Amino acid sequence: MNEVVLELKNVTKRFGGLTAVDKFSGHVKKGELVGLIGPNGAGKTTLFNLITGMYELDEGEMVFLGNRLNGLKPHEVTRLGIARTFQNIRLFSDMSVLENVMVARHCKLRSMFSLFSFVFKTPSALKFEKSVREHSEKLLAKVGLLNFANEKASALPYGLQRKLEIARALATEPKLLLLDEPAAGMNPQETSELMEFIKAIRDEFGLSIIVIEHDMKVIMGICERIYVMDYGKLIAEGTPSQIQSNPLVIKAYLGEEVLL
Ligand SMILES: Nc1ncnc2c1ncn2[C@@H]1O[C@H](COP(=O)(O)OP(=O)(O)OP(=O)(O)O)[C@@H](O)[C@H]1O
Repeated sequence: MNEVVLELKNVTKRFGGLTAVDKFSGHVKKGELVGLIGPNGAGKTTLFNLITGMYELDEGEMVFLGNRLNGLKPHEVTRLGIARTFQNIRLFSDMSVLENVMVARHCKLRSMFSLFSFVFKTPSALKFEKSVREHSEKLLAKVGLLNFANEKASALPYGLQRKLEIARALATEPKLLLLDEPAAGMNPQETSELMEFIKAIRDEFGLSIIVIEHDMKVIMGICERIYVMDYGKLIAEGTPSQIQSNPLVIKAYLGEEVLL
């Protein structure tokens, strides 16, 4: 549990005059479930966008398993073993549940096969397609979605769509999974199932996870350690009980309808 998987040093991102992430330093260890919280606009999603190569950082350094992430493109970050989900569900809604996972699996493996072999359905391409399908079905079975494999993604209940998004991220075989508000829009039953699900995939897939979430029940219930941001800055770091009693955190949330 002691190996550091992700190390962030003085990570900074500016948008014009606004410093969205201001010298953020922190780390995630192997197998750790870390929370990232803070009021609206604190810079949480921007930090995910920096780690995953969607934004270029202005200052600082990001190292993932010995690899410098600075300047990498999103697909290069994915190949290194970082996957994410988004605040708003981004599934291919007209595709089936299985196809959604297969597409992600292809993204992970596509460099192995030329376009030619796919267009002309060579034996190796067909074999490859079969292995992608089998791997995706196994993954759906592990996350309890195999019964829905042939349903359209958009036909799934909301909670299962969120689960599918996570399954799709898992298809890229990440070592670090970034979840951006996975409980948003869920009812209490779906939320408690999600909490069990996140812990189960961490164990099953040997993942490290960072979760951004406004639902404090989720954060306090599943995270071992929590980082708190406010106006781009890291204002606190600690265990759930340390965070709940931290005066800086309580002050940052004043006026917001959040029960720490
Ligand atoms: N592409 C962008 N261009 C300009 N400003 C941006 C951009 N992305 C984010 N910001 C600004 O950076 C700040 C941090 O935004 P960010 O989305 O990271 O906050 P957040 O903590 O994820 O908020 P929320 O909890 O509401 O999702 C905000 O003031 C936001 O308006």
